[in-house]
Amino acid sequence: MASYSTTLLPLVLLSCSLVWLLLWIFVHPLRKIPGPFWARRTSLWKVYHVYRRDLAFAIQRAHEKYGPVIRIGPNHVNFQTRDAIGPIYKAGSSMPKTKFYDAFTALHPNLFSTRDEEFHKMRRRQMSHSFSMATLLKFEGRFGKHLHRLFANIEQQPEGQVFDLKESVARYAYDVISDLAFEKDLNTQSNPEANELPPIPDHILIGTMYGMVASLLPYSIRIGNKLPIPSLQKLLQSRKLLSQKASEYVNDAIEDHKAGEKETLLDNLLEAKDPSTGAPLTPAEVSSEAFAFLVAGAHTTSATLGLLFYHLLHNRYAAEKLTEELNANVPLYNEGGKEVSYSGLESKLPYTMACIKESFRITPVFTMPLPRLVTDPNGVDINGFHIPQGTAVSMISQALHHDPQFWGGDHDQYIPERWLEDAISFNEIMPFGIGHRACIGRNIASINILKVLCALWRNFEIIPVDKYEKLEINSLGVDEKKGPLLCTARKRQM
Ligand code: HEM
Repeated sequence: MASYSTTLLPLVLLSCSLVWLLLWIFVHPLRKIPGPFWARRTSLWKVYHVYRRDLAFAIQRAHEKYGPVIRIGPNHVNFQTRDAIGPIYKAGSSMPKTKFYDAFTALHPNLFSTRDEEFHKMRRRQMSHSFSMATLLKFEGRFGKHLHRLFANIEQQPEGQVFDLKESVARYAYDVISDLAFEKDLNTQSNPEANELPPIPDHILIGTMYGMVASLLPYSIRIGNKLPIPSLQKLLQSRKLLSQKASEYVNDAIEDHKAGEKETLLDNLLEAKDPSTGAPLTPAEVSSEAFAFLVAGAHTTSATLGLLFYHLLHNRYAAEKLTEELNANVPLYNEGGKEVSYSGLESKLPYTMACIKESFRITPVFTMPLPRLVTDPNGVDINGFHIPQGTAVSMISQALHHDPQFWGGDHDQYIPERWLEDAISFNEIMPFGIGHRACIGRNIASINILKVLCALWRNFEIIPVDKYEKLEINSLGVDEKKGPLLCTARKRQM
């Protein structure tokens, strides 16, 4: 009897696997969509590439090999061409976010991670006033305070002293975002030894990795917490500390708000009431949003600045034209006072804006696929393929921004001039996402990036230590330049 069952069991298992494989090959509704062998069979292909920190590039390479529509998971299709933007990202609530985003819910659902479209509508309404350009310009002094520290740190260095510009701008970005969100000065610029940067990239890496096998959530998180892998436990611990810190800051911000003492991005949320119950938001709900500001806002801004400076320091022609334009339009700090006001700056600086746009195009930082769920029972047709209900569909900025059909054979070169031609608008790319889930912090990022670029480039001649350094990128959902950006700086006199 025992020997009968031991021979039967493997046979049953083998037959089941065979049937599953045949169904997969001949019946699966996405079977005609090409893609890497392992990606079509398992989501672990994505996990593997997140772990290797090259997911965006793996997907870009897969598009080069298999075409503009590919499978990057058993039930996940990625598109590369602009035609797909409308049906995926402009279809409103009929294309909600997928379970991938559950991995970014730290304490409570927040604007970024929620899959509930009604909740999203309410929360976005509650927050949009704080993120409007008019409100942010009232906080311009806050940006200025941190910019002065950045400026002073570079100015005070002895001439010829090598420093890491990537780290300097990262410290600025973390300090300013935390100040805007909680009016909490992280002080990472003034006291770098004592104040390490918060471990936001770790949080993003873990979220992206767990999110890639979202069907296993929340079990994967529980299992992950128990796995005796020291590097994973270190990552998880730093993530926990980060969310505890966010809660502490929020509690302080709530007290200050009650006392009418501080103005932060959270103010509108602290005043908001639940439309059905009339109750204010709980501290956990506010913390969850504040945590999302830090995660979605600080590393993205710092990584974008690091990459922008890399491009400018390694493209002499663009650097010279930028210098010319800034010299003609922006006063030195010691001439026209310390502040360059943001209002009207963009329109005075077309070449500078083209440099920023080109950096966003060639090295977008928010490169995780932004998956949406097909909910229409009849499915949808995108790029000539029928995609059934229940499928995740996405685009990644890295592939869209390097589509050779649109950008041409020189898509891998940093050429700001392409933005000066009338035919191309910034809407051709999606560094901030598109549609109703697009970035709410875009104005903050725009102010930060232009102000930092103007302040540093106008006032210092920055010289890279390695003029020929080849750019390498850590692609972990939000990308950044690998390694430091070592430079020296000399103050400009005119
Ligand atoms: C260069 C800087 C930034 C980049 C490249 C960026 C990029 C993005 C992208 C691509 C999305 C869409 C995600 C999706 O569709 O799943 C997004 C959403 C979001 N971003 Fe940003 N972001 C930046 C800065 C910021 C800042 C400074 C904040 C806040 C302080 C912020 C807060 C958010 C939030 C809350 C969402 C979710 C919006 C929603 O679903 O309604 N971001 N961001």
